[in-house]
Amino acid sequence: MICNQQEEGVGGDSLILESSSKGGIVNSESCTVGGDRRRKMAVAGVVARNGLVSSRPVTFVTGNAKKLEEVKVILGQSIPFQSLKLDLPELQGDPEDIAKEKARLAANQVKGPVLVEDTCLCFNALKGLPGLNNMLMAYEDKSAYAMCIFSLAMGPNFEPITFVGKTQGKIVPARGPNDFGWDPIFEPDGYDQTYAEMAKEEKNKISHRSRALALVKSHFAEAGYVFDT
Ligand SMILES: O=P(O)(O)OP(=O)(O)OP(=O)(O)OC[C@H]1O[C@@H](n2cnc3c(O)ncnc32)[C@H](O)[C@@H]1O
Ligand SMILES: [Mg+2]
Repeated sequence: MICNQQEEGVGGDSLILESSSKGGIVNSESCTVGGDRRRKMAVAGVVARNGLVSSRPVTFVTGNAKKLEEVKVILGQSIPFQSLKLDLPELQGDPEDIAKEKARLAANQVKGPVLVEDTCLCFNALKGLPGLNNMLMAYEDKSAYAMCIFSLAMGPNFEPITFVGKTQGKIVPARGPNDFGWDPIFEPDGYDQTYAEMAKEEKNKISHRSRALALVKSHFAEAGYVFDT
């Protein structure tokens, strides 16, 4: 994706659940359940006997096999999900809006709960813009951050919510295997290896993707969704 704006509040390797209260999950049927917590849980419209909600497993929609590989390892058994390869349009604009729009498009096609993600490598010298590595050569400041935004929509008529993970680092001349996007040119702060040079488990411990997924996992743990599997 193309992110076209300077991020605010980028500092540090912070984890930001940006829009759980902005977007939110709304479902009028949930009123029958009662209570704020349960109202949040009633996302898929089927209220189970125990007051929780059952729904179809979440479909993680992506056209990128490498992303899927990482997501599978990071999520493990924590969230019941299946994957679907769909080529969603490459949208441009505000990163969070892009992720939400991807989720809406995916939910319309899947007709059920979906998770999508959008990732970018943003260069601080270019005020958060993504850019070509050689364009950056003109700048002293090679710092950058990898940002991953997951967006969850519980169905076609649900407002997507987003989860943002960032990892700070710098852009370096390419090192390591060239099998996943810009991994060879991104060296995370505190490491002397690029993402590409690191063992997969190591990248997954500190990556933008695993940070965003930690928030997704917490959301699922708190919401207490019950899935028909
Ligand atoms: O179907 P989707 O999920 O959109 O898959 P995509 O490959 O189009 O993914 P993005 O638009 O989010 O990613 C933009 C580019 O960034 C690359 N990319 C994404 N995550 C990466 C990571 O962890 N390391 C290196 N490159 C990554 C990816 O290969 C793309 O070329
Ligand atoms: Mg894409």
